[in-house]
Amino acid sequence: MKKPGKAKADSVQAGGRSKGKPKNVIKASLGSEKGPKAVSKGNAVKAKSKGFTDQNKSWLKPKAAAPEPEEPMLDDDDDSDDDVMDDEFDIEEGGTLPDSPGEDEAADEAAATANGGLDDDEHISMRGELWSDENESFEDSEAGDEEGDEEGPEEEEEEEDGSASDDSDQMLDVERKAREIDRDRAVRAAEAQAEEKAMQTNLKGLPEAEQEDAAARPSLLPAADSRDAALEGQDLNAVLRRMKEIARVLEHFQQLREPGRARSEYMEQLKKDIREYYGYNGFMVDTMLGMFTVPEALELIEANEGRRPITLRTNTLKTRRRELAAALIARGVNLDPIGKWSKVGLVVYESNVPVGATPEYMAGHYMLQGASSFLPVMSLAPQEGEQVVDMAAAPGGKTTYIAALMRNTGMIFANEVNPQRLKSVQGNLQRMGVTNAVVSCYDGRELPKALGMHSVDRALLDAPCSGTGVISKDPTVKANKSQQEIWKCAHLQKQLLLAAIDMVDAGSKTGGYVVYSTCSIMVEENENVVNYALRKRHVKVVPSGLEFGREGFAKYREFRFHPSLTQSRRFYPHVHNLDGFFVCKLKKVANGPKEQLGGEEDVPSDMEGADDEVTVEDEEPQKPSKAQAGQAEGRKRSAAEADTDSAAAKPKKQKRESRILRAARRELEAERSKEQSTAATAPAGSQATPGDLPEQYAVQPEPSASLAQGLQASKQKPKKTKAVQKAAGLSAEAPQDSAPQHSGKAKRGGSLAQDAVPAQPDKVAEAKAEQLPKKGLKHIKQKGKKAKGPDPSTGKLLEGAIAMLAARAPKHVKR
Ligand SMILES: C[S@@+](CC[C@H](N)C(=O)[O-])C[C@H]1O[C@@H](n2cnc3c(N)ncnc32)[C@H](O)[C@@H]1O
Repeated sequence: MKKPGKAKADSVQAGGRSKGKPKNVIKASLGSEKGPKAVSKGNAVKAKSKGFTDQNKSWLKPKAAAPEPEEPMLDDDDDSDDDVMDDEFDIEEGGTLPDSPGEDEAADEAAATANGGLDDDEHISMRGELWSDENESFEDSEAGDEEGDEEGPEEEEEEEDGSASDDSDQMLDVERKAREIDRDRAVRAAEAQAEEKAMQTNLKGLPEAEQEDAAARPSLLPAADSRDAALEGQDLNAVLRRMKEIARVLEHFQQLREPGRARSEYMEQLKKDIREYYGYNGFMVDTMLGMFTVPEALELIEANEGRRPITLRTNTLKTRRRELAAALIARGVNLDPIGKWSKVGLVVYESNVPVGATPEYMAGHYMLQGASSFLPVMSLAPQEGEQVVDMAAAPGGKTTYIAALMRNTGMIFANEVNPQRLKSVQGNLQRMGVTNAVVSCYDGRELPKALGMHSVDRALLDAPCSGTGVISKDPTVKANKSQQEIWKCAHLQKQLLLAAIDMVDAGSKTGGYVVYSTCSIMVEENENVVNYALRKRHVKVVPSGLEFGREGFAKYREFRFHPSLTQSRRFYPHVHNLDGFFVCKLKKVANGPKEQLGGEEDVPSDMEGADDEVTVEDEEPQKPSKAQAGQAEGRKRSAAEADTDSAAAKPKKQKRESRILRAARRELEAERSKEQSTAATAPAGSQATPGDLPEQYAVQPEPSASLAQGLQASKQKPKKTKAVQKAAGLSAEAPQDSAPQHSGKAKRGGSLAQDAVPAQPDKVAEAKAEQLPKKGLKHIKQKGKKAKGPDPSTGKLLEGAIAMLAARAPKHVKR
């Protein structure tokens, strides 16, 4: 069954030539009122009649003398293009940007709405204000110092003028959108109320016979015995209408329900309709209806059908936003600043040229990147001279942003488990002129072994996830995600997050931060994962520094998370016109696992339960802890929920079974850890056998020491850069002014250097103290060979990398 009116061309295309008239109208803009479909076409529409450059010149007039623009590279033969494209956009060869069938009046209306009711002149002057952010020197605009970076890392000045004012001209696009949505909701609620009232009055006023007629109107719900056939042969427009009607009935159930019909019947029909009409599976439908009210869930579902705006990030290592915008406008790209919250973002409405293949793109002046991808890096707020690890880096969109904020100083460890995807990281680093990054190909869970515990100032974990926030890019997610898969993701995410935290030094003078982000909307993968880390490590949630976004959940269904999780931020397509995203910033307050230092109990259990044995088999939430159960008992489930959640009884059996299994496992593991602790009391040197320790936390040299040693070594032997590069698996051919090259020969698990660094006996006890509970890590395997004991590349990798970077830019290395 095909959905009517949904077959609009959505793909963003690049690499090809636009044919004839510009048909590349991007119909969405950040801050538009009605989401992706009713978007800021105003600019596009006007652009058609007046030409882009004319339209933009009033607000693009430079306010300060610009430096000489860099000579754009015109290397059209760059065959790395395919690889280096930030795959957040599905750029297709030989095509154009999304089509906009029919520049109709609705577009004008949408544009007016998107402009917040301003006419075009007003809108332009408002945009002028956006540009004025960049009036200061470009050097000053990035990577501001991060004193108290919890307050808002990148755009401190903007906060001042952007936040306080109610004046709509001053409002952030997203703020305006949020308010407009609220207003819209209020109006709709009032209308619904009025309608209901009218209906009731009418019914009351009707003669009895007519009242019966009204009651006999066609039911929204099929007869009980024909439910399965409810959609067969139906007009899908009718299905859409029914969904809306059912949503209305559910909102005003007492007044609008048909006599004798239960809420569960309506819910059941609605779920069925959503599945059929939009193509979601039952799990996804249940999740969305569990997270949002029915009308909001429908808004999200509808927003998932549209595309997010095409956005790009200026590479401030090579150019300024104003100059980039001018260059692109001259090529026929119609664009705007993304909003006050970013000084580097541009939103592209329309383009005569493939934006993924312009000379500016090839020259690395910008990254095609979803706006939501800016957020974790802004929250991370890396500082110049720091050591930063990007644990899951491909294709490098965030790594290159980190490098720009650090102005190519300090050092970034860009890690990616997938060697194929690593190529895109290399390509992007090179294209964007990043010279402070080292790439590696480890399973992130093994990374502490290679880099060392407490070895970096900040870590970004942009975790692999279910992708449930980016359904508009990958609609297969609607149908192919299961609860089991979500738990598998959560399991890996927990392990990766612990590893990220372990690499960060709580004593860092400038940092000590970890940012965890996903493009998933699932609580299991977000708050639940962070809550787990709060129980296991000495970290606390701190303000993200982002100016907008919804609060993370501290309560979700019957589950309770640490209250500080409200400081995490959620972004949604239907609210912010961004991909669904989660960002949480953590500050590490002490090194070492929590259970060894106490204090774990102050954090409520996460969804996987009170115990922390994250094993891949744990694919369902456990019963809440006693405290949670008590709270949950106190709250009566509404009749509606009880009514609609008829499936809830089924998992109970599984839960019970799972607890039995879990109990057995715990017993076994208690024995193991007893053995382990007996072993730990034996002389340190004799206990450094990898088999006794959790794999990735096996004995290793004291990490910060190895960093320091590496640095010292680097200072002593700066001339050995090429040799060290080679030893570190980095291409000796890499031009000194471009990103370090991965040789391509490097394999996961320590192939970046050959020489092993033996464990230092006097550090064994320390390493032991750092070890994770073995039970929580027993499933960690590297693809291919299972890691055993200390990584032979430990130390050498660092030493080599540091030597190389120090030789390139010794003045920037701070330690
Ligand atoms: C969300 S993407 C990262 C996007 C990237 N941060 C960017 O902005 O361009 C997640 C990445 O994690 C990688 N990944 C999956 N499992 C991993 C693991 N165990 N360790 C490290 N990386 C992993 C995936 O291959 C994928 O490239």
